[in-house]
Amino acid sequence: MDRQALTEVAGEHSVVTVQQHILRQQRLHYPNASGEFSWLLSGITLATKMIAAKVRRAGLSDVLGSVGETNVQGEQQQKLDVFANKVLIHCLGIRRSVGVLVSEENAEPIVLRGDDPHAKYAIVFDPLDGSSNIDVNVSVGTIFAIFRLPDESWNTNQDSDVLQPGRNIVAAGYVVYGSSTVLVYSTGQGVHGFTLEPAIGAYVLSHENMRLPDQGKYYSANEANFASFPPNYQQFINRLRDGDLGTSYSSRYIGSLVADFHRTLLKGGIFLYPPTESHPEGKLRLLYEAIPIAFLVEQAGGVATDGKERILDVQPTSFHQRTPLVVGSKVEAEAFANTKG
Ligand SMILES: O=P(O)(O)OC[C@H]1O[C@](O)(COP(=O)(O)O)[C@@H](O)[C@@H]1O
Ligand SMILES: [Mg+2]
Ligand SMILES: [Mg+2]
Repeated sequence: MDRQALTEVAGEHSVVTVQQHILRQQRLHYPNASGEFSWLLSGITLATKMIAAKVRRAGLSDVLGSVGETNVQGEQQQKLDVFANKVLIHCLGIRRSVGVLVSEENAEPIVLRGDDPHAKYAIVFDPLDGSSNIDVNVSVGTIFAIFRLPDESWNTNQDSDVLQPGRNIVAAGYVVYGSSTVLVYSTGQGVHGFTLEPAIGAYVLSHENMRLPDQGKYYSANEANFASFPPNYQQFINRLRDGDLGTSYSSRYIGSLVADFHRTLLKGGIFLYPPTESHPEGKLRLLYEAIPIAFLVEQAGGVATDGKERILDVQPTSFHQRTPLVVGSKVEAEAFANTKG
C-alpha cells in the first residue's frame, strides 16, 4: 500500500513527523548515511520543544527579564537566552557526532570531543533570537546551522574547522515560538516546515517544499535608523515606497529576525538590516544568524547578500562577527543590487 493510499485510509490523521521526514530524506538522498545526522537533529527538536514549553508559560515561569549579566556581544542576557542556551548545549552535547558548538551566548566555541573521530559535526546557533521581544509576548526563535568538520580535525581543533563559508553547510533551520511553534529546516533538499502539535508533542509536516514568491508586498527594516542607512539603502527603500518596482509595498518590522524572515519566506518581499551608526558592520551575526537564513532562502528560491556579496560566499573570520543582511525575493534583491546611492 503506497503513501497515497495510506493517506486516504488515515485521512486527516495521516501525519508526517520531522523525524520521519528526516529519515525519508536520508533514505532518498543519502542512502549510505549512518543515521547519526537524524539523531543529531533530534537533539534540536527536543531542545526546542523544551524552549517552546517555557515560552508558552513565560509569564508564569521565571523566564522573563534579564539575569543581570552581559554576553560577549555586550548585550544584557535575558533569562530565556540562558535557559535556551543551556538546553541546547545539553541536548546537542550528548550526541557523539557533535564535536564543537558555537553559541551566541558563549564567547568561545565549546569543544565537546576534541579527540573523538566519531565527532563529525560543528553546530552554530542563536539559542534565543529576538531577545528584546521576550517580555512583551512577541514571537522569538532559535536559529541553527550544521557544518561537517574536516576529518583530521581532532588533533588540530583549529578555529578554521568551524569558521567555514556558508556554502559548506550540511543543514540549517530555525524555530519560531509564535502563535504556534514552527520548525523550518533544510538539508539542501528544499525547505520544509513543521508545526508543533501540542496534543502529541511532535513536529508535524505542515509546509512541504516552501518557495518564496519572486516578488512580495512587504519590506522590513528598522526605519528608526533610516538616517544612518548608507545612501543606496535609503534610495532603495524610497523606490519601494514610490512604487518603482511596479507594485505598492507595506512595511512590517517585528524586531525578531526569525519572525521577520519567516514572514518573508511565506509572503515574499525583502528584509534588510543595513550598516548603521551604532552598528557600522551591521548588527546581525554572520555565523549563526545570517548564514543559516541565507542557506534557507536560497533553497527556497530567494537571495541573501551582505549588501554586496552572496552571504554564503563570505569567509567568516571570527565567531561573533557581524554583517549587513539583505534577504528576500529575487525581484527586490535584484532591484536592491541595481540601486545606486
Ligand atoms: O532592535 P533592532 O536594532 O532593530 O534589532 C533587532 C534585531 O536584533 C535581534 O534581536 C538580534 O538577535 P538576538 O536577539 O538573538 O540578539 C534580531 O533578532 C533582530 O532582527
Ligand atoms: Mg539573534
Ligand atoms: Mg539570541
